[in-house]
Amino acid sequence: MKILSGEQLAQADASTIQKQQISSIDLMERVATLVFERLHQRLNGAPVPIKVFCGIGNNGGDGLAIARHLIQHGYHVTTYVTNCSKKRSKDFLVNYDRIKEVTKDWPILLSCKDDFPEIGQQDIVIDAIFGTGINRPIDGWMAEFVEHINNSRAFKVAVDMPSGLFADQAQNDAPVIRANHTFTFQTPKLSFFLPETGNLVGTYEVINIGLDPEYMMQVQPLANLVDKDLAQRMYKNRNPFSHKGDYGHVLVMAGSEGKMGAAVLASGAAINAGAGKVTALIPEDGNTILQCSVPEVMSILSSGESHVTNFDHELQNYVLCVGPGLGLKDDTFSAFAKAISKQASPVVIDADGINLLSRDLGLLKKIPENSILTPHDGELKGLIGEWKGSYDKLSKAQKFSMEHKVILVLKGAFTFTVTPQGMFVNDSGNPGMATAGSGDVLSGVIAAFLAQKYDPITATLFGVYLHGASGDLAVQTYAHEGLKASIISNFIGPAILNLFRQPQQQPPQQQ
Ligand SMILES: NC(=O)C1=CN([C@@H]2O[C@H](COP(=O)(O)OP(=O)(O)OC[C@H]3O[C@@H](n4cnc5c(N)ncnc54)[C@H](OP(=O)(O)O)[C@@H]3O)[C@@H](O)[C@H]2O)[C@@H](O)CC1
Ligand SMILES: Nc1ncnc2c1ncn2[C@@H]1O[C@H](COP(=O)(O)OP(=O)(O)O)[C@@H](O)[C@H]1O
Ligand SMILES: [K+]
Repeated sequence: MKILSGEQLAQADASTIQKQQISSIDLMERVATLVFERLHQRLNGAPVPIKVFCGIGNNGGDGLAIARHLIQHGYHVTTYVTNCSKKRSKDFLVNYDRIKEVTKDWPILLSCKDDFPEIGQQDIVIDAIFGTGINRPIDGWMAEFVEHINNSRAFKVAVDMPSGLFADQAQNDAPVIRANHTFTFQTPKLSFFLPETGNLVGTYEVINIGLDPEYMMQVQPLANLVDKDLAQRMYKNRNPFSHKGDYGHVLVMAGSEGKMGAAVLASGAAINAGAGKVTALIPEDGNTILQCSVPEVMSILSSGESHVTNFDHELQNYVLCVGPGLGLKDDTFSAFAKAISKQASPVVIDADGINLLSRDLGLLKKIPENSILTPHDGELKGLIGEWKGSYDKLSKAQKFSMEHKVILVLKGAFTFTVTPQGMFVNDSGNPGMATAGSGDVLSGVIAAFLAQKYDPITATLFGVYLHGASGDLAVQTYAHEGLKASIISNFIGPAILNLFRQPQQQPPQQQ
C-alpha cells in the first residue's frame, strides 16, 4: 500500500472529482458514510454520549456529516465547531446547513476557554478538527482545547488524522490530539510510523474512499507499506523436483568469546528460513557451542581461538552474512575487510560488521551493489552521522543508500527499508521483539532469502516482514515478556504458513 503526502492526497482528491464526475460534497458524503458505518458496526446503537468536535475546513465538514448520520440513527450526539477562523470551506458550510435536516440544534460554537465543554469518562470524542490541511502548529486557546480533550478519559476517535499532527513533516512539541483509534482515508500517513508521533494515532484503520485508481497507480509515494498482502505476493513456491543446491548456501561469519549465541541465532535463522545449506565461520573455541546448538549448520573454524582472525576457506557460491557478535578486534577487522572484498554478489552486513565498516567507510566501494546493511540506531550513526529527528534520519539514510548503492534496513517498531529506488515501511512486529539477539535472527533470515534467489530488495522486505510476523505469531503463546530471539526464529515456518491463511469467517448470525 502506498503512503502519500498530504499534498498528493489533495491531488488525488482533485483527480477523483474530475474523473469520476463526482462533486467534492458527494465525495465528502461518501467518506462520512464509510466512517459512520464503521462506527455503527462497533457501537451497535449503544446510548453513549458522543461529542463530535469539528474544525472549519474539510476535516470539520467530514465531522459534521458523520454527526448527521449518527443523529439520524438515534445516537446521543452533541456537535461542536472550533471557531478558529472565519474562512470556512465550502463543503464545511454545506454540511453545517445539512445537520439541521436531522436536529433542531445548531452545532455549539467554541471560541475561547470558557466555552470548553466538560468531557466525561464515558463519552466518545470524535476528533474532526484538522486533517491533512493543517499548515502550522496549533496555538492559543485551541492548544489549550487539545490539552483539555487529551486530559479527558474519553475514548477518542480521530477522523483521517489526530488533529495537530502533520502528515509528513517534522513538528516539534506541537499540541496534537492523542487518539485511541484513527480512521484514515485511502492511505496511512508517514507520521503514523515514526517514534515521535506514532503513539498519537492509537490503532489505525485505512478506509478505502475510492480515490482515482489511475492517479494512485502512477503516483510516486513517499514510501510503500509492506503488509501481509504484499508479503504473500513476494513468496516463491518450491519446485517439487528441487534439491538443497537450489536453495543456496549461506556463510555466516559471526561470533566471538561470550557472543557465540549471535552466530548460533543468525545461522539457525538462515536454516529456519529455508537456505539449502548454512555454514558458520567462527572462532575455534565456539565450535562445540555451535554444533551442539544447531546440528544442521556446518562450521569452518578461523585460526583465532576467541575471535575470528582470518577468512580462509574453499567455499564457492555462497551468500555472505557477516557481523553478529563478531567483535571489533584489529585482526577481525582485517578478516572482515578481506571477506567483503572477495564478494561478487550482495552481502548482508549486521551488528559489528557495520561497526567495523564504520571504521573505514572507504570499504563501501568494495561492497557489491545492493548489499544489505541492517543497523539499529546506534550502529546507523557510524554510517550517516547524527540526525535531528526521524525525518532528518530518513533523508540522510536515503542519501547514503543512493550514494553507495546499498539497501539500509533501519530497525525499529516500524522498520524502514531504504533503497536507491524508494522507501518501504514494515507493518509486522511487536515490542516483544525488543530482546537481545532478535536482530541476529533478522540478518540470517534475509541472507536465507538472498540465497534462495529472491532479488535483494525482495529478500530484504520479505525477510523483515516475516521476522515481524513470526514475532506476532509467537507473542500469542509467549506474551511480549516471554518472547526471545530463538523463539522468533522457530516461528518463521508458521509465519510463512500464516501468510496464506484467511482470517476466520464469523459464523452466520441466527435470525
Ligand atoms: N484527501 C481526500 O481525498 C479527502 C479529504 N477529505 C477531508 O479533507 C481534509 C483536509 O481538509 P482541508 O484541506 O480543508 O484541511 P483541514 O485539515 O480541514 O484544515 C484546514 C483548515 O484549518 C486551518 N488551519 C490549518 N492549520 C491551522 C492551525 N494550526 N490553527 C488554526 N487553523 C488552522 C486552515 O485555515 P488557514 O490556514 O487558512 O488559516 C483551514 O481552514 C482531510 O483530512 C479529510 O478529512 C474528505 O472530506 C474528502 C476526501
Ligand atoms: N517495539 C518493537 N516493535 C516491533 N519490532 C521491534 C520492536 N523493538 C525491536 N524490534 C525488532 O527487533 C529487532 C531488534 O534488532 P537489534 O536491535 O539489532 O537487536 P540485537 O542487536 O539484540 O540482535 C529489529 O528487527 C527490530 O525491528
Ligand atoms: K482530525
